[in-house]
Amino acid sequence: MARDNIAPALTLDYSEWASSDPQTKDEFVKQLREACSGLGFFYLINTPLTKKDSGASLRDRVFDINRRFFELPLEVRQSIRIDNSRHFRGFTKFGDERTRGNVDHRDQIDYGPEVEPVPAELCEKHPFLNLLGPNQFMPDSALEGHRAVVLEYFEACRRLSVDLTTAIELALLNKVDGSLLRFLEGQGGKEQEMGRRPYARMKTIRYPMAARETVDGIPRLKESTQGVGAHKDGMWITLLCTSQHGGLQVQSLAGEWLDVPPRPDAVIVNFGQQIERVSQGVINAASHRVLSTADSASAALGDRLSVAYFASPALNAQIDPLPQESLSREIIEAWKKAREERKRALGSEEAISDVPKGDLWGAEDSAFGEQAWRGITRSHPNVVERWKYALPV
Ligand SMILES: O=C(O)CCC(=O)C(=O)O
Ligand SMILES: [Fe+2]
Repeated sequence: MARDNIAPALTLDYSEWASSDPQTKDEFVKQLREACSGLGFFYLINTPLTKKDSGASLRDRVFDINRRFFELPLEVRQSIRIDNSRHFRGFTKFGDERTRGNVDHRDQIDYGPEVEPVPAELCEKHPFLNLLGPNQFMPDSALEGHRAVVLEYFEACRRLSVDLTTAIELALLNKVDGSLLRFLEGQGGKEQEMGRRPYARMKTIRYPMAARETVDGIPRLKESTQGVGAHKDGMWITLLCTSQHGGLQVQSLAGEWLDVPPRPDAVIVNFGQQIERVSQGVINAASHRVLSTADSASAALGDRLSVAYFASPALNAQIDPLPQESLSREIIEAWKKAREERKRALGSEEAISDVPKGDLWGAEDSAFGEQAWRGITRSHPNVVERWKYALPV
């Protein structure tokens, strides 16, 4: 594939942010500011996920779980099917997921924070609080380490996303006062009504090779190359690790699809729609997709695997845009420059995207949970039906 089909992306070094030297830290923040003004994603190296202390990294271990899960027979995997769970956790089989009405050629397990369910009286008032509760894991006898490794990876991602949010605050704002972190931790918003309800989602995903005619006995749509269709992540920031397959693409502001090459040493960080909203659009949520094509390079590698952790605002948070005067001069300048360049190149200030702007932005004065509920009930109608949830209006 031609070199100029590769998406421009910065590589940031997390060890600079973790450094005790203020100048090194500052350098990281400067680069992050630049990344915030780009297409909406960057590579991050030297994180706790990829560190190899003694043998396999946490990323390697979670990929091993992902691979071994999909080696189990379908009926064994179905023992943790997602519609067993009123909290929308568990396995979705091949062909059961859609993006904008079209079938995604992938299957996956969904996870969230491992917590007690919220009392029924509160869930009756705010159905989205049903999103909180326990996960489904395979017993160790069927998939050794499933629970332990996934929970360890989930927690490492949670910490990393909190830490990155502090760095984003420095990159974005005049003054660092925890005003971004409060969205994740649930201070303020609808805290009085429902308490602080921190949240996140994670998926361990498989994209079966496109050369296969059926997966688990379910036919592939021959004419479709949709691994996952064009979308912007609905939450805060996403930490994505992929196997060595191509297929991930991001859309340029001119609407062109560009490749995001896999990197075993890096985590891909995507900005989501809620941080886009909070930053008044200064940060662009990356419009992206995964192609599942039958090229020979991919076929030699077998099924594509990925693990995505979606850091999220708390369910009780209210996603109000920050006042413009709180944004730093540097970030506004960088944003204006990008806008001018776009105007020169495209004759328009608006980015061209296959995903409508504000796809998952909430109404004013609503809790973020309303949006999370809208998104998830749309993706998993089988869970809605099984648990007789009323669909949001
Ligand atoms: O699997 C990937 O590389 C990307 C997955 C993704 O974009 C998503 O699940 O939101
Ligand atoms: Fe995504």
